[in-house]
Amino acid sequence: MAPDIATAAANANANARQANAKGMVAGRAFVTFLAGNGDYVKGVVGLAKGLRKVESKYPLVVAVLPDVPAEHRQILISQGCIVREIEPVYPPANQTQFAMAYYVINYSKLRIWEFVEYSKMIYLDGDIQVFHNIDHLFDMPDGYFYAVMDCFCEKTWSHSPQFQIGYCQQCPDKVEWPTHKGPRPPLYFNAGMFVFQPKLSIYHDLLTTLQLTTPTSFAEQDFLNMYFKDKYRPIPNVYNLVLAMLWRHPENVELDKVKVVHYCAAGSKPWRFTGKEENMERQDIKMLVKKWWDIYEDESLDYVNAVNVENIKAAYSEAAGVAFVPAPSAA
Ligand SMILES: O=c1ccn([C@@H]2O[C@H](COP(=O)(O)OP(=O)(O)O)[C@@H](O)[C@H]2O)c(=O)[nH]1
Ligand SMILES: OC[C@H]1O[C@H](O[C@@H]2[C@@H](O)[C@H](O)[C@@H](O)[C@H](O)[C@@H]2O)[C@H](O)[C@@H](O)[C@H]1O
Ligand SMILES: [Mn+2]
Repeated sequence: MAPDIATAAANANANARQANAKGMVAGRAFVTFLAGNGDYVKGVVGLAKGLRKVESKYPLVVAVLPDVPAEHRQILISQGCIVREIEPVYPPANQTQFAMAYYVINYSKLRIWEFVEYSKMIYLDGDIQVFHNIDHLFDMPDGYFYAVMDCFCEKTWSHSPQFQIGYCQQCPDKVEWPTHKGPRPPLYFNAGMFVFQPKLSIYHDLLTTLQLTTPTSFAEQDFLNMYFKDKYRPIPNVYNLVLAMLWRHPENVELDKVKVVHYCAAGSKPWRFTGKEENMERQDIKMLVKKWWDIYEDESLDYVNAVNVENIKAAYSEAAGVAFVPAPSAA
């Protein structure tokens, strides 16, 4: 049974104190986005547990739209998340057909630039899992927007000139960008994961600029690519494996080195995985989905258990006057 809100909030404060004791740098946090009363909350719980498993020093903030029910918010608080309600952000009214109809809600992600109590944040979609610690990304030089390059080969890109030409930035020499089409398009990132610095002046300029910008297929991802075109710095694919890379650009993937997996291919959301869609029968996909479930179902990673273990270790050390050393069998 999840603890009541007061207990969970007290736990969250204990967690923050503990993190500070671990020497975390103030003002850093991971942040994700949750909308609706559906099953994406499972993705966010999995992400919270994954970050705990890799012993990240930083908390996970969840920006929730008003339609996220109290019960889901309590689940997130009981998993040690910091829940922040945000108002939706809508693009200017337009007849654009988004690649996925629900992408229109993704513009609300832009609210995270208002979280200025944090000096630097790493945004992660709720359908992402972190399998190796990536805290070091917080130490990259300020002033840039870091993210992984996307791939244009899935049919979700069929509307684009890149797709029609057969050009992809993941293999720019395979099919050259035709010079008669003008300059090669700037590098384009996947907006499921990025390192950024919240700032009110940028936040207000983002919202103002959005109202003057015609919406396009990939909604806020296209908008963020346009807005941060000069600040964008690509980081290696290991920090956001867009699953389609496994069958579109296997030469660019070393699965055993991947730190972050993005379950964005059609049919790949682990919490609703059926294995029936195209490419979902692949062994590597099934292995990655199982890895997600292993974390999601690991009760030792639940916040209340994890904090209790930490508290027991601290209490033991205090009482025994020595550092806690697990019994050999438990090592
Ligand atoms: O019903 C929804 C749809 C999306 N999202 C959030 O919006 C993000 C972007 O959507 P999605 O990951 O499905 O897009 P994809 O990366 O698959 O294109 C998700 O990861 C969630 O964090 C959500 O909370 N509820
Ligand atoms: O709202 C637009 C979305 O655009 C991106 O998803 C796409 C993109 O990755 C394509 O390249 C893939 O082909 C496609 O499958 C995938 O859904 C982001 O992951 C998501 O967070 C969100 O910004
Ligand atoms: Mn996603």
